[in-house]
Amino acid sequence: MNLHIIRFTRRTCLRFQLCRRLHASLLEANPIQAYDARVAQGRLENDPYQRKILSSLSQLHMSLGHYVPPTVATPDVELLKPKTGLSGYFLKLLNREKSGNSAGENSVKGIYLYGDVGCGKTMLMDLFYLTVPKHLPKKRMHFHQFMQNLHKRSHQLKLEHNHMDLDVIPLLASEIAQNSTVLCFDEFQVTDVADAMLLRRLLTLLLSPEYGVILFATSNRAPDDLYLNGIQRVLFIPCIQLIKKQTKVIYLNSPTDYRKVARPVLSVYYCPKPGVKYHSKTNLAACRKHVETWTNYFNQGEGSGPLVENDTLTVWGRQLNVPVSRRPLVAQFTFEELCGQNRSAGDYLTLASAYHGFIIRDIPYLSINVRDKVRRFITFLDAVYDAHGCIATTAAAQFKDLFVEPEDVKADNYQLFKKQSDMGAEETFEDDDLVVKHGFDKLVAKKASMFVNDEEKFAFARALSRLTQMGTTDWLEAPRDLRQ
Ligand SMILES: Nc1ncnc2c1ncn2[C@@H]1O[C@H](COP(=O)(O)OP(=O)(O)OP(=O)(O)O)[C@@H](O)[C@H]1O
Repeated sequence: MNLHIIRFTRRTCLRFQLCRRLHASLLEANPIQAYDARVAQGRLENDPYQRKILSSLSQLHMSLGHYVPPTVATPDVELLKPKTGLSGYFLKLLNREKSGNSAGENSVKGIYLYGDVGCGKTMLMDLFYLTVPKHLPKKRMHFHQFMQNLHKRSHQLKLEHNHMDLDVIPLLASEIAQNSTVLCFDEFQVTDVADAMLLRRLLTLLLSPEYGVILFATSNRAPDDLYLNGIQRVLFIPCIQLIKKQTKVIYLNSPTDYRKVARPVLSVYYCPKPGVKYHSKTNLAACRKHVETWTNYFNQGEGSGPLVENDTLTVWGRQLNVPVSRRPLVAQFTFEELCGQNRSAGDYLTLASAYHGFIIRDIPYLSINVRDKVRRFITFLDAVYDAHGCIATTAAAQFKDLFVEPEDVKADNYQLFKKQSDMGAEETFEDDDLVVKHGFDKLVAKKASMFVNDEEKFAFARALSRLTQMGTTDWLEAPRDLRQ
């Protein structure tokens, strides 16, 4: 194993230097040239579907070359205090919305890129982001993270101005526009009504000519499918129309899920061999060895040292306990410690930014009965994936077999009574959206059916696809800043 580690470290170093050089050269290029460079380096395959989209990216790059963003003033706080229910500032804005946005449109339209999982949307957005002309301030964020920051800042602003009813959205919009003319969101999605209403107002301001922000978003959904079946969706429709008006909507219809393309898989996910009981001495010893091996692997390089017990992180003023860790390299949790309690997306985002490697121990069989834990695990995985973090796990079974019917799980949650009885039942999932629209296996669609909500079903299927990618040598070896 030691040799293995040394080989990884050297290769990682070389690749890191190569990436730095590539990064520097891409700053001057347009997205087509940047793509060509990566193909020539052997880092990307030449994908004809992605190529078709590159010309739109390069057109936007060219328009941005001449773009002079407006000077954005900070709104007068007095105007944002509610006198008539809605702030005067926002009333003006609503009138503009009603009158069909007569105040004009932004001369440069952004891009809304949507398509199936793993087909390269994020990669294309990152290429574009690297090539944004230098005179324009830019920001690239995961959408979850953006919404978290928004809620946090909104709370701070109310405290700062000592007015809890202050209409903070114009202030938020001015801060965003002053700091970033080009705003890139990875995985744009809207799942709850509060976010939907906030976004509608915020984007109306940001994408107006007065604020001049250019939006680049990736999503798994077409704009018309955003927040589908959501509460008070009708109020969100103007936001969809606005996105369609202020961005070029592009569908990336590449049939390749690059995460599924065979690559050597490392054994980051451990589970017992068939017939071996999870709590047997042999298996527990093997689990300990696995945890030790991967802890040592992650705990290398700058910052490495002895592990600390019960370190704490602060999330929104609360303390989050990390049972075993070495900052910023590795953190260790049991599944129960990580997902068994009521944790928020903010907790998982904080963890993902504080540590690079995670060891999640003792993942039991999971069923509809512990849907909340599965939800939290998905949120955690999304956060780690987006931060380009790594995970190693010990579990009752391989991820593809871990999600089962509740009646098949024994009381200890680590053994099954029998093999799944309804082997053929996934046939009924032939017409499922996950299969027809997104190309997932019927078995994945069947397992995702533990969720009622479409967005959650999709997030589950995507998490399985991401776990596959996070178990590859490519993922483990890639420098962490590759996606930033
Ligand atoms: N042309 C390509 N050649 C090789 N690898 C690629 C290519 N396009 C994308 N990839 C790789 O495939 C993986 C998935 O791509 P990416 O994350 O961009 O997909 P995505 O469409 O954003 O997926 P999701 O919707 O799940 O977020 C990444 O590791 C990416 O670097």
